[in-house]
Amino acid sequence: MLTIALSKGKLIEPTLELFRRAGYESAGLVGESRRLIFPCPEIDTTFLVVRPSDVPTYVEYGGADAGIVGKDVLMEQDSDVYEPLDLLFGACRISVAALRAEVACDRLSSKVRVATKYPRITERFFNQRGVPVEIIKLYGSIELAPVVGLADRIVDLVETGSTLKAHDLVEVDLIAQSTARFIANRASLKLKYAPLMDMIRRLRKAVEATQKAPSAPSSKSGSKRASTSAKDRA
Ligand SMILES: Nc1ncnc2c1ncn2[C@@H]1O[C@H](COP(=O)(O)OP(=O)(O)OP(=O)(O)O)[C@@H](O)[C@H]1O
Ligand SMILES: O=P(O)(O)OC[C@H]1O[C@H](OP(=O)(O)OP(=O)(O)O)[C@H](O)[C@@H]1O
Repeated sequence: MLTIALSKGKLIEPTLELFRRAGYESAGLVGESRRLIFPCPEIDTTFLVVRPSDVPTYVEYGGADAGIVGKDVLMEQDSDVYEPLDLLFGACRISVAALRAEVACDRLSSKVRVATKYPRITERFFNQRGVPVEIIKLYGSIELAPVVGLADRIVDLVETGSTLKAHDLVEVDLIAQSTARFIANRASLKLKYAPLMDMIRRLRKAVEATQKAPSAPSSKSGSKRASTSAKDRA
């Protein structure tokens, strides 16, 4: 029996869709109630539904054999997990952004105040550039911080760019692209090698089939590939 930790929120629908396409029909039952644990004996799998930022912890400490989580969360947490498969959905980028007016007049003080949900990624990024940084940890609505004078910059996820635009913010640096990943517990990979490798192989085939399909459905955080426009801008 495999235990798989799924990220609730934006990633849950494309995740369940991928499992269904990979032949795990009973994954369709997940999320239909307030339950957090969904035993599916017919596919020898139990699904857990947890907060995205908790998925690496469940997998690293063996509460789950494997999980689905965004690369952004993995980069932030540096968990000791195996990452065998890029699922290609949930595409977004981690960017530095600032108020358009601030960028235009380039009034940065020596220490940059950055508001973010990703303090480690932010610290690494600015340290690598030798820029002194003061990090203000927030848990959401990050785009508000520069508008009310709480920060000079933000580090946040950008998908369509519409939240930045709505607050007169512009991307000034691209830190990384992110997509959903299949991660596995290192011990489980040895102890449950055959069923885990079978799941990885079936999911990989489903991902490849989606990429080949000419009219693959795409949703806001679904199967859409990362936009390259930010890369070009960065
Ligand atoms: N536009 C987007 N905004 C936020 N996340 C996105 C977006 N597009 C794709 N994602 C991916 O979806 C994941 C989950 O995002 P979601 O907003 O559902 O959870 P969250 O509220 O950030 O999680 P937590 O409760 O752990 O803080 C992100 O970690 C990222 O990998
Ligand atoms: O480029 P866009 O398509 O506008 O998407 C990016 C926005 O989506 C996410 O916020 P979310 O909806 O998860 O809310 P949050 O601020 O509470 O994290 C992210 O933090 C950005 O604010």
